[in-house]
Amino acid sequence: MDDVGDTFNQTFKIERNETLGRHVVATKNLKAGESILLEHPLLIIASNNESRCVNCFKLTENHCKSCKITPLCGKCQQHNQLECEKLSSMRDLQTAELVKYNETYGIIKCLLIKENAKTEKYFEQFMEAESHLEQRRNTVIWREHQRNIVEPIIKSGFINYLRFASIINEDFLQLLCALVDVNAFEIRAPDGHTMRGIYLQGALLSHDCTANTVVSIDDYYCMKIYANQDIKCGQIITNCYINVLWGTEERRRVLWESKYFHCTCLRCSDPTELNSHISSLLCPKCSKRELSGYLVKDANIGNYRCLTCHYQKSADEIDKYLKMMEMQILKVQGNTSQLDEILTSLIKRLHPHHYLIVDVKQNIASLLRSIINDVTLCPEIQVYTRKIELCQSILKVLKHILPGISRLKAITMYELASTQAEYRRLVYQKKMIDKLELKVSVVTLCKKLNQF
Ligand SMILES: C[S@@+](CC[C@H](N)C(=O)[O-])C[C@H]1O[C@@H](n2cnc3c(N)ncnc32)[C@H](O)[C@@H]1O
Repeated sequence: MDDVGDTFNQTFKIERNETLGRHVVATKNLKAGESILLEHPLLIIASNNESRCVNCFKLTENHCKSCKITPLCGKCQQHNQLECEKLSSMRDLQTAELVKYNETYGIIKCLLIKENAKTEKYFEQFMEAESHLEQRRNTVIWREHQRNIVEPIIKSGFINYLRFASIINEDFLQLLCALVDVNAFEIRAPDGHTMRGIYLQGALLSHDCTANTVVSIDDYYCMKIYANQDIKCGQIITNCYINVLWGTEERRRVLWESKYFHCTCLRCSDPTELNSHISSLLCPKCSKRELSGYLVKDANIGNYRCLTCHYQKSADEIDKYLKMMEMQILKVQGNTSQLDEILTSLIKRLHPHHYLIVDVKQNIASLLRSIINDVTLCPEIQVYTRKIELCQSILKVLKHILPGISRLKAITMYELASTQAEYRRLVYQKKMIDKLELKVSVVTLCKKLNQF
């Protein structure tokens, strides 16, 4: 943590405007795949009220034997010595109050970063980030943090031991909670659950639903940001804060509720979502006349409207239907035949690229993967061809919403290519093709992969 920022110098500069606040602009032409930033986290915080060892990040109920506050699993013996000594020196600290509320530890850790003269500068940088404190005042999240973080910290007496105790009050602690909520990146814990990481420079990137970077975080929690397409000098460098496979309604709702802004990017402003039609429905009027029109949400009239015949359908009715189908999908997630039934019914009403259809296809593809990977099952050829078909149709949607290099596209392409290779091996084994045909099909497969 002594050296958190490892910027690839001269790739970007920080600018500020009314809409985005601080944001990042390229200071030179960047090529697709080029690294923009390499950064270590200032802080990693457990999520979902979990308690995680500060060394290995495994779930633990144990705490450091010396300071009694820092979560430390039985196997890990030590943590930051300065912090341990500082906490241990707090004679009348009500440790039970802090240990009872797991979420207090992340904020205690922030305050310890300020307390340490060596790391204080990072805390000051963190304080410059956007918090939306006033928008959060007295909201549900504010009250939750008040109960689970702010009050226990104050009650424990922790603040009295800090050299800057005089500036800390309830609002200051709420500010720290808000800074974490608005700026943290979701990262993966060793058990696959989520945790939150604070990356001071990475957090400067503004959001775009079709971002021009990819963010990857390695096993040591080092963040690497690289260009997913060519970026011109002067262009804003963006990151996508949310799941690209959500429709516009959901993306905008989550961004508003968690990051407090209305996204107006190209994808959000286009009812066809960059021609992906990921939120479009089949028009019941047009399809009867074999015109194949699509219903898209018309922000001005608040209804869904057909792009071909202008037939309108109430947004309420459609939203209720989509919610209901979403619940049904959740209920049958591990069952291929029930998912297939849902898919058949969705196909009759939704655009083939609709996010619910993609979701069901991803679910089925993942179940088929488990069957293919289980050597004891000896799956039929149809299992392979089905999975290939599913991956190909998912890729078609991804090409619209993820134009550059992307992890999701790469994973789907890997799934496709490995299944195609396995499929060819199987048909060769069954003597359905000869050596020459096998060779030709492998060459064709490589060519097709290069087209993506
Ligand atoms: C992770 S921070 C990004 C850095 C921030 N602008 C700053 O000055 O600290 C996220 C916040 O930036 C702003 N922001 C990011 N992307 C935006 C966008 N596309 N439109 C409007 N505001 C955006 C919002 O205030 C959001 O809560």
